[in-house]
Amino acid sequence: MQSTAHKRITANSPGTLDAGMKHRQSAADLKNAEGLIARGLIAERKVVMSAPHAPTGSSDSGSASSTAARAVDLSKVYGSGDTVVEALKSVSIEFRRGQFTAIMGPSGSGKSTLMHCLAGLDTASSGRVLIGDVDLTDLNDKQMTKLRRDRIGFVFQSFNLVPTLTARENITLPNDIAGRPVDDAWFDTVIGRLGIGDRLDHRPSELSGGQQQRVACARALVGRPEIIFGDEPTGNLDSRSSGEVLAILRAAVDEFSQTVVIVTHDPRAASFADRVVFLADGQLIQELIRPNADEIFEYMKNLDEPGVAPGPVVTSPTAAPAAQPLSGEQPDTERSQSFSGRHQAR
Ligand SMILES: Nc1ncnc2c1ncn2[C@@H]1O[C@H](COP(=O)(O)OP(=O)(O)OP(=O)(O)O)[C@@H](O)[C@H]1O
Repeated sequence: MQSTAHKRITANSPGTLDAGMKHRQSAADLKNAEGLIARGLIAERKVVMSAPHAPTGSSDSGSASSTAARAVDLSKVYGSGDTVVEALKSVSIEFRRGQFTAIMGPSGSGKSTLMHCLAGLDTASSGRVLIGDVDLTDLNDKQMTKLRRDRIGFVFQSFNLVPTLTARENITLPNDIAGRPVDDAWFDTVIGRLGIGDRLDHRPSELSGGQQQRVACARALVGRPEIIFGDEPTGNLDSRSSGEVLAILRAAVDEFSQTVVIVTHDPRAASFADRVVFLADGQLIQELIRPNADEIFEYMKNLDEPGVAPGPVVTSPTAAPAAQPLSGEQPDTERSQSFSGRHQAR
């Protein structure tokens, strides 16, 4: 594998990007790049930042709690009057550290809204969202930007790569902006697993969609953020590339105790997860523990059956209502349960 020595990109030294870089970056480019990061590297949805709240001064080292992220009574309403949409209805859910969760459900059920609220890319209408012990509703924009930059990785379908930077520079950008050194060994591992070692000096326009997605995935992984959010991270990939991306997300959990949360429509992608949770009509209705792709597919078929009503709305991760089967079937409580807040560890 080729050498992957890095030079840091800093706002103070915009001309000191990787040796061999064809296009020197201006301070303005870097500011723009930082802006992209600050906006959560997201383009497909408008990010609505909250009005600044008074900061609590709360800090979270990220190691104290076994919960990487959680939503408590989270509701999200879009629009008003005749056009009001209740995208999330009092959703409560926890994501344990070192666990891989897939969020599934019909189109419009609120999957992306939930993920974007959890990742601090959208704001709650009511309820709370916490990353570790930090309540996002307590953060002002600057604090939110820092939290996203330092603790969260993003992999989205629309890549959000910086067009003027090479693949290598895109991958190391979050580290470079944060002033964190890149772990070369882990960089090589990620690049090798994703098969993009020979594309590192290319800019995004010179890469295929699949290669761009793998670069976006590498960017989320290389900085080893505590939690990685992926919105259809394999949506644009062929099955081989998709398998590689999922395998490395799995490795991030198994080998580096990172936490991964993805939204997907694909039962095969979801089968890489430890836990699959289902949303319908803005409510959590079911979770399956370590299901295989066939089991997920079967459950999704049930969801399409007429007369299958959503399960109970979770009111609190600690106050669990009784589990209710979705259909006439009695669920295997070891591996399948209506959403009741009783989240199982791996
Ligand atoms: N910015 C917005 N303004 C108004 N309504 C929105 C907005 N974003 C999402 N919605 C609505 O909120 C609901 C949930 O949308 P969301 O994108 O979270 O669903 P989803 O499950 O991710 O759907 P899909 O699988 O199709 O991506 C939908 O009815 C959607 O139309």
